[in-house]
Amino acid sequence: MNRAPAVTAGGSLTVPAIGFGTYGLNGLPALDVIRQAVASGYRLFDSAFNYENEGAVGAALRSASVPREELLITSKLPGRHHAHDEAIATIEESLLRTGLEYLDLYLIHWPNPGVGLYVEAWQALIEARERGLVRHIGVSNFLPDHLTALMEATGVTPEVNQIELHPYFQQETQRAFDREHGIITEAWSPLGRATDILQDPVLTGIAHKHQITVPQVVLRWHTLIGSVPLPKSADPQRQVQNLTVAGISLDEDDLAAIAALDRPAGRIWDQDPATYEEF
Ligand SMILES: NC(=O)C1=CN([C@@H]2O[C@H](COP(=O)(O)OP(=O)(O)OC[C@H]3O[C@@H](n4cnc5c(N)ncnc54)[C@H](OP(=O)(O)O)[C@@H]3O)[C@@H](O)[C@H]2O)C=CC1
Ligand SMILES: O=C(O)C(=O)[C@@H](O)[C@H](O)C(=O)CO
Repeated sequence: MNRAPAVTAGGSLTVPAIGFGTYGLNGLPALDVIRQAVASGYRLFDSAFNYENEGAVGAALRSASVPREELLITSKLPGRHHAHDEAIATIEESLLRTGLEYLDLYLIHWPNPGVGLYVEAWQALIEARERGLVRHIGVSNFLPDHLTALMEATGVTPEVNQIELHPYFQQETQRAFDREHGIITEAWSPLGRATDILQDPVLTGIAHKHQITVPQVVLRWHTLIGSVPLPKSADPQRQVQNLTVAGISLDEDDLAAIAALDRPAGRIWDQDPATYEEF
């Protein structure tokens, strides 16, 4: 059963309203967790070359109980392989690791502006899409300047920008830029990776008022602001809980209270893409 039937459109890509994060799910134990996620109703999966779990994600999804065409499988290019030929080899390697015939979505993981090769990496992703290795291409952690540079250099707009986004870091300006350019905004660490956000008294109060959980408040908020959250949970009950938010009615007071939680310095690990480098 697909518990997140709503979609967000951008360009030619349509994705479920909520996807599944796989960071930290590795090796054989990951297989059951990811198969369980499919059974829970997830269809959009997020992995990365650097998570070292493309093998587990691919194996789990190849043996999943739903047809391949219902699944959207994502991976990402690491910063150490932005140079064109290395990027192509890395995308090919991602695909081989998954054992799939194609990936649905491939992203540049971080812009790494100090390295300065993200336009070259983008040209490699465009080629990979033309060759059918990947069906859709996008970026992660890109700021407006980085996106503008890609679009001006190639004329090709990323279909997705996956960014840090949660009630303590709401990214209104970046979301508006993405929206204006038809780019889908996906949210990483949508639950703040279970840090103090889940104990926040404002969110706890809203959860109590609606007789739901704080993660449900937060995930419903994501879908209402047009963000596609990618919560990770290894727990089957939490997987279902996180996906069962479509019928929740947050009112104007709730939304105003959540909007007021935004903090200029709200990034969990202070990873500002203008300066942060991840290889
Ligand atoms: N592009 C990028 O740079 C980045 C991308 N990502 C992607 O985003 C995904 C999600 O982000 P992530 O950092 O994993 O953090 P999340 O915000 O998804 O939080 C995951 C944590 O929340 C817990 N959790 C999940 N659901 C519940 C619930 N209902 N109640 C209580 N606790 C819950 C999980 O524990 P448990 O498993 O025990 O339920 C886990 O500890 C990643 O897995 C990855 O795919 C993440 C970081 C950066
Ligand atoms: O998980 C990812 O995709 C990352 O890019 C990590 O760097 C992430 O930001 C993290 O794990 C921070 O501790």
